[in-house]
Amino acid sequence: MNNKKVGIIGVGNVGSTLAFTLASKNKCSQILLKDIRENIVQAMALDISQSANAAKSNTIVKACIKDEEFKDCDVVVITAGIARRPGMSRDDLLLTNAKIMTQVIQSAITFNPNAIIIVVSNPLDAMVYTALKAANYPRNKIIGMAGILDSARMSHFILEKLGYDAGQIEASVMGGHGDDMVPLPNFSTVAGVPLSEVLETDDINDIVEKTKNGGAQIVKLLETGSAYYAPAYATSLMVEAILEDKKEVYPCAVRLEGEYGYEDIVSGVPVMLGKDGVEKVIELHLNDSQKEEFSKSIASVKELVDTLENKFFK
Ligand SMILES: NC(=O)C1=CN([C@@H]2O[C@H](COP(=O)(O)OP(=O)(O)OC[C@H]3O[C@@H](n4cnc5c(N)ncnc54)[C@H](O)[C@@H]3O)[C@@H](O)[C@H]2O)C=CC1
Ligand SMILES: O=C([O-])CC(=O)C(=O)O
Repeated sequence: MNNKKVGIIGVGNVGSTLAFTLASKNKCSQILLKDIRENIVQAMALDISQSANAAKSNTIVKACIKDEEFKDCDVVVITAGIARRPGMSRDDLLLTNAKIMTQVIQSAITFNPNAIIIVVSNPLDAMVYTALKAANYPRNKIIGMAGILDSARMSHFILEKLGYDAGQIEASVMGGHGDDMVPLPNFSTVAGVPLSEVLETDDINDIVEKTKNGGAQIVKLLETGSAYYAPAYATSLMVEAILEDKKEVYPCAVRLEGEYGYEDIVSGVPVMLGKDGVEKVIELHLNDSQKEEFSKSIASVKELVDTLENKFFK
């Protein structure tokens, strides 16, 4: 067992499922939980700790009530914030969650100065921007989770169409985690075979649309909130890649610093994750229509960032 500590701020659906996933997998020595709901956070710590014992995992799960108890983590995940309900877009959460993000990031960095921070709260790209600005951190230390989730959704819809090859499908999605995300069929494969070799164009177009709508589909069915199993599992992969210095490549939300021709805007692109967080940003060769879609996605995030700059940071 390693001696690593993971902190989770916001122990609602995604945060608690993430803690459960990491504790079950025995991936760290301690998980610290923090939430404004003090009884809930204590209940979650007990329940998840007891599940870890059932799983014969050595991970200890603790609730933190005071800010200073939540300290010395190697990775801090922020899932604090409100989730959307039917009829809302992720963007409707902007100002409420920006306020929560700036509050929680300050104490997170004060007591966890060496932590790599993973942001999950929505609207994702704008929340990564908010966290980077509030913390005044380099981009490698604050990363957003969405691309792994969106790619997993795309894999799911490919499997639904194909009916075979579970586990051999590699789907690829980039761009912002919003209605303008950019699924990339030509970077997606089934056991190494390009998608276009095994599916008709109409089917591929349908998969692309379903992927973009994947979050909203679950929100509509759930009625009370949004997805959490796949988001939590996707986040656990990022946590593990950082804790274990795996140098794995995943699509994550990062601040672009010239890559793809963009500066000072956050979007989802393939990156290499290791102990220092984002250790490399990978630039794909996009075709003209993908470039155009990516630029549309960037423009949507820019609109949110402009709103933040005018209404929130001023
Ligand atoms: N990036 C992505 O792909 C995904 C993002 N999300 C986003 O993650 C966020 C969390 O989603 P859920 O867990 O489903 O929501 P939830 O409502 O179940 O949990 C949110 C938790 O944050 C806590 N919280 C609120 N303000 C806080 C503060 N100042 N300090 C500490 N805790 C605070 C609440 O008490 C609650 O327990 C939402 O914004 C949601 O939209 C959800 C799924 C996927
Ligand atoms: O749909 C939402 O609001 C939550 C989320 O980001 C997702 O599940 O993709």
